[in-house]
Amino acid sequence: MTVQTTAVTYQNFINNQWVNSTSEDLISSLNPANRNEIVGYIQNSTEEDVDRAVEAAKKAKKGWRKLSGAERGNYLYKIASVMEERHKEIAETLTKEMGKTLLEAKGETSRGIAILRYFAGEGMRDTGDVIPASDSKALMYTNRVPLGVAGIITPWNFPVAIPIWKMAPALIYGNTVVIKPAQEAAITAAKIIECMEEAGVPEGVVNLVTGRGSIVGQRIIEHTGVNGLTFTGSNKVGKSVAEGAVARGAKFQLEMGGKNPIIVADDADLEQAVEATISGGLRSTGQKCTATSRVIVQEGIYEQFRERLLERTREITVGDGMKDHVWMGPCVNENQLNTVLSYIETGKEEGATLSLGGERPRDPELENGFYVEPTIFEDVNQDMTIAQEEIFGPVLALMKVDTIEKALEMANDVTFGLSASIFTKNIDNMFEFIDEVEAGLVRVNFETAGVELQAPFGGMKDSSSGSREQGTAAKEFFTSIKTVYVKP
Ligand SMILES: NC(=O)C1=CN([C@@H]2O[C@H](COP(=O)(O)OP(=O)(O)OC[C@H]3O[C@@H](n4cnc5c(N)ncnc54)[C@H](O)[C@@H]3O)[C@@H](O)[C@H]2O)C=CC1
Ligand SMILES: O=C(O)CCC(=O)C(=O)O
Repeated sequence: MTVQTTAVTYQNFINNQWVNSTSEDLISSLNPANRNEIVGYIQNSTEEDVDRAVEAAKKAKKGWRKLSGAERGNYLYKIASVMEERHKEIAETLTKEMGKTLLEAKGETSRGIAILRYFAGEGMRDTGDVIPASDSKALMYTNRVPLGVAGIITPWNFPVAIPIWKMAPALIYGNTVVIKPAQEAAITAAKIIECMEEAGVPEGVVNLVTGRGSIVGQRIIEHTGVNGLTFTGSNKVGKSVAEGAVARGAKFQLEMGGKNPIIVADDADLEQAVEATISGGLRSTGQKCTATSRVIVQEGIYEQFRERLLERTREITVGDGMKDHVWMGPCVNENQLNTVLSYIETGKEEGATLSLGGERPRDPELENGFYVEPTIFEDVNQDMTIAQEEIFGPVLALMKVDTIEKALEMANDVTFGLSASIFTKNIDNMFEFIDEVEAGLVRVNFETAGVELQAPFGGMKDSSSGSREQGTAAKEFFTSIKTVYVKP
């Protein structure tokens, strides 16, 4: 039986108007904790809707760019304040739509607010340098100018943080925005846009178009009115964003997958290493690009580590993220659940030992949700699929090694390079790891997941396009440099 609890319909936001798609067709957004509950409906938008949004963003470009950084910053401060007032509602929508626990959703909503405030402050900071000219009478300087219209395509795993860490810098540096959120997280995105509307952001500056990636996302990639493309999601779609951008000469930035290792050395603090593995690997049901996925453990500590890891993982409560006692929610949708279950089957077929989990929970109360048990494999070797491919689920692969050199070699033996951790007290091991590991985010005695908004974030190898997001790095993507030469 389908329960239509709220069943509110969310529209596109184009030129400061909430409008239906020209398709007059809707997509329902399901609660992954209960497939029979419809959280709401979103627009199944068309290319024409995207074209209208891009037109509105183009029209608004000049007015927005002409405001001072401080004026744009004031809008971001106002959006942050409105979000603060609507914190509970936004966090609850996030949990209902995407499944992560309410505690995590509240933390993510607060993070979104902090990101807005950080970038609001950027409006008052320098936008260039004075460079000595060869002619002593001339003034030479650089000034950072906006790209124009930023096309933003976001995933479902951080429905508040990722749209905001792309939109806030886009806006503060003077760009206007067309955003297409993942359809699994589009209602949460619509609520953020409502906060922008309430804060009085001018007409056409922010435009939201929801719907399918293959239609809405693809049109944003191809549209010549979109000057810069920023994307977070799978490597497959990331590649097509890059190809589309290169084909028409648009600037682009990609953040994609990870296969993040944690190395546990013989001298590691056992409790800390176990807690970091669980938190980094299983929070948000393992659906983070920074999630710990490979656990490379030195043989001297292996038995103790595995025992404690299994013991602590058995304590995890799986269920509806809205409930207080629940530590791990469902996968985001049926597709993602099936992907995770099929990786578990492949792990078994390829000879890894399934030490814990691996199934859907048997609790009848959970039968309508997209749940999977936290899962631990042992005897995993480098050639196995579960040691190489991103699973994006609560699955840990334990690998035993004799030396730290071997551990490092294994850590680097994947196509990804997003985040990596080591747990050790040995300073030589720490610095060797920091020097040698192929990852954009390097952690010592800290979990692989979780990024700080004021620091650059991005990966090496197949994990990103080489560019960085957040912190001062965001300026690199969302602006172009003008070198100005003035002679009286
Ligand atoms: N790096 C990360 O944070 C994320 C990684 N993933 C990885 O991707 C896998 C699949 O998840 P999906 O939701 O299917 O990711 P996806 O890459 O298909 O979706 C990400 C965004 O791209 C859009 N999109 C999809 N097809 C498109 C196209 N042809 N043109 C333009 N935009 C398009 C989607 O609508 C969504 O807004 C996951 O299992 C995981 O491995 C997924 C989400 C986030
Ligand atoms: O670990 C985090 O906080 C951010 C992870 C992330 O960006 C992602 O999963 O897409």
